[in-house]
Amino acid sequence: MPERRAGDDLAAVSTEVGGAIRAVPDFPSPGIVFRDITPLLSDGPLLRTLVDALAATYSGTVDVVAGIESRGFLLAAPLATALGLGLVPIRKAGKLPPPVIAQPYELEYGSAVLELREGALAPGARVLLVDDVLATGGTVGAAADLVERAGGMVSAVCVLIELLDLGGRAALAGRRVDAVVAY
Ligand SMILES: O=P(O)(O)OC[C@H]1O[C@H](OP(=O)(O)OP(=O)(O)O)[C@H](O)[C@@H]1O
Ligand SMILES: Nc1ncnc2[nH]cnc12
Repeated sequence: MPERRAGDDLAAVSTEVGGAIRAVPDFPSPGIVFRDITPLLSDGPLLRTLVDALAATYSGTVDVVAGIESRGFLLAAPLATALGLGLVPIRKAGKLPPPVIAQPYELEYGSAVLELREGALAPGARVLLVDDVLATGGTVGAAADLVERAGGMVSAVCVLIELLDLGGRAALAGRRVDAVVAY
């Protein structure tokens, strides 16, 4: 029997999942092709297939799932439930009550801040970081820094969509990054 490799489960669902993501040209501004995951979220059986494939990929290898606001929550919560693990929200500035740890990061234009509740992670916890899209990598990079400052270890970064032209994977050099579909 051929050896099973990490990522096999994700590769098996990639085409079907990719088929349920809508490309919307010139949204939210001219020149951007927005990848709309709402058709995927509306398809109950496919959403279950995706969450099961993600759970099979990470089962037994992580202690907690951290989801990035806001679209990251939509995947992180069902995945944490399927794994029987807790969910830690990483939120945009000012949404979580104190005390929080804050991490500023650069956007294409301007900057932003992500926050995590102080004490949310057990020391050395193996964290699966989940978001919907990896574009420049600024968001996931800041979230990973936040997890490590809070005493956790980022075991893997899991995104539904990787936008290859924007080089996010290079910005996360040295980290395990799994993407279900890439454009
Ligand atoms: O790799 P990057 O260049 O950082 O971009 C990716 C981020 O951009 C989007 O978030 P957005 O802040 O638009 O918010 P939303 O999830 O709240 O819609 C997306 O959900 C990722 O978090
Ligand atoms: N092209 C895109 N589509 C959807 N979400 C995004 N986040 C960053 N770039 C995006």
